[in-house]
Amino acid sequence: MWALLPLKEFAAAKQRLSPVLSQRERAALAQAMAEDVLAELRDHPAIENILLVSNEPSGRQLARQFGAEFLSESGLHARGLNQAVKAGVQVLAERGVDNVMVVHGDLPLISAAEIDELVRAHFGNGFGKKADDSEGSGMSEKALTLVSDTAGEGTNCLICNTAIEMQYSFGPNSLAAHLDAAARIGLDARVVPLPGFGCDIDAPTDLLTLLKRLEGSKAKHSLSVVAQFALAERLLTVGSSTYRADFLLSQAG
Ligand SMILES: Nc1nc2c(ncn2[C@@H]2O[C@H](COP(=O)(O)OP(=O)(O)OP(=O)(O)O)[C@@H](O)[C@H]2O)c(=O)[nH]1
Ligand SMILES: O=C(O)[C@H](O)COP(=O)(O)O
Repeated sequence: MWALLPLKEFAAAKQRLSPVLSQRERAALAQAMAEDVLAELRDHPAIENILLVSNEPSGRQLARQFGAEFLSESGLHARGLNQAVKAGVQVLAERGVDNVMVVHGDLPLISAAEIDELVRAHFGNGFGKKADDSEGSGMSEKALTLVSDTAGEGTNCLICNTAIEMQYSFGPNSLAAHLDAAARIGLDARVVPLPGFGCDIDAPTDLLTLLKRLEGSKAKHSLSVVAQFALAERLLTVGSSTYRADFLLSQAG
């Protein structure tokens, strides 16, 4: 199985963190999180190779650093996340790659154990087996395996056969959209709950969760950016008042 990592240009990434991070900090964090994801994918035996699809100017060099392949999003005539994913998957299909794991770059807490679990869910236990595959040997032609964000709304990771005519709808409420798309074309869809994969860093509250969970994790690139910009010292103060405001609002409602 290949992994496909779509990446927005770092300079434009993580806009929703602008209330708490400067542009330089957002770019550095976006890059560091992507590096942590790339490192986990590179080290996992189930992942044959990684394809990075991006317009990020340093993308080719980043890919090289992690033994990954790079394709320029504009070179593929793609624009935006869904077109980039679609174009990347098509390239893999044309090369005869069977299965692809589309993984987002803002998931610094993914782990080898979670990748194991996800791959097992995709291939294992007869899930997605061919109709004539009574042995359940793990054929995955009709399987769609998804991991949502913790809110159960977005799609942080998706595994499918590259030959499937999947309509990618990454963006708000993409989990429901992907389940609908799967139902329309008769895929056997499964959502796997995984705390690391579920933790995408979008909003300031996600950053607080990350700060609490980073220590002891393997996300050394993210840890280094957190230290470089003293994010824990700065944000945990903002965080406590954010939590207080949320608590008061919930009490008032
Ligand atoms: N190739 C490509 N990847 C994208 C694009 N937009 C988002 N991504 C990637 O898709 C994944 C999920 O993106 P988001 O969580 O929306 O991240 P983001 O766009 O940096 O965040 P915001 O600016 O706050 O919306 C990350 O790996 C992003 O780098 C895009 O236009 N092209
Ligand atoms: O489908 C998704 O979840 C998006 O690609 C990413 O969602 P986000 O913008 O909530 O991270």
